[in-house]
Amino acid sequence: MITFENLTLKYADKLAIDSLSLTIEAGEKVAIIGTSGAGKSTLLAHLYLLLKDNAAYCSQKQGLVDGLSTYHNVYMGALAKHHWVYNLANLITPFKKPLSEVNDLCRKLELDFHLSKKLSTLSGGQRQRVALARALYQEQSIFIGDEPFSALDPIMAKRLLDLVFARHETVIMVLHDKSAALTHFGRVIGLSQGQLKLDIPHGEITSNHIDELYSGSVAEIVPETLNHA
Ligand SMILES: Nc1ncnc2c1ncn2[C@@H]1O[C@H](COP(=O)(O)OP(=O)(O)OP(=O)(O)O)[C@@H](O)[C@H]1O
Repeated sequence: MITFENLTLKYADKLAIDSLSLTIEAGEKVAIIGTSGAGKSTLLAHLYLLLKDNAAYCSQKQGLVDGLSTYHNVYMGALAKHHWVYNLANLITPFKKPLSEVNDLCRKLELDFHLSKKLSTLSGGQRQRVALARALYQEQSIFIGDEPFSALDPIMAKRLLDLVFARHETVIMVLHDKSAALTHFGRVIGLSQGQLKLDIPHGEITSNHIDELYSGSVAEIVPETLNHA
């Protein structure tokens, strides 16, 4: 689905991704982990740039519009599917079909308030679920998420992770939840200082691998290392 070799990404002089080679196949469920500043968001944004025609992206920045209602923020996920005249009319008076679709989706995400509620009045966890609803409403085959559940309690986060998995063929997600990375994802990628330090399939990764990555003591464990072990 996507492959690159020796990818290097910089912000001015600041190296964020350092000679990274990676292949991700359609259908994979990939968790990306690593300490703060390791380059996870930079990598994810780059992946989205390459996959955007088929991907929904839930970034840390969210890009929600405070002055608009919950309904309109979620509906934004479908803007590209409709003619601008339809979108404009729906902005003024929401149509029945999208209103009912957005309502169903919001209920699934446990957003149990009226859809006319303005974004500016929502809590951090509610905002995060609105951003997630907007991404799900795109109905793409690939979901790219940058800590999309960081403001949610662990039980709700697991429930929503299941929902994301059920609705997307391929999932690439940055997360800090070690247990979710270990139990839910078929592959875990670990970054440190912009470099790929872990690339381990489900069944081979242990909690120790993740602890070592976060403590900075990990030896590089990528497929060639596994093959030669
Ligand atoms: N807009 C920017 N301008 C300059 N440097 C940046 C910018 N964004 C990120 N960086 C730097 O690039 C490196 C990688 O940042 P990135 O946000 O990708 O890390 P991260 O692993 O996602 O971190 P976090 O877990 O804190 O979100 C960091 O050293 C960061 O300081």
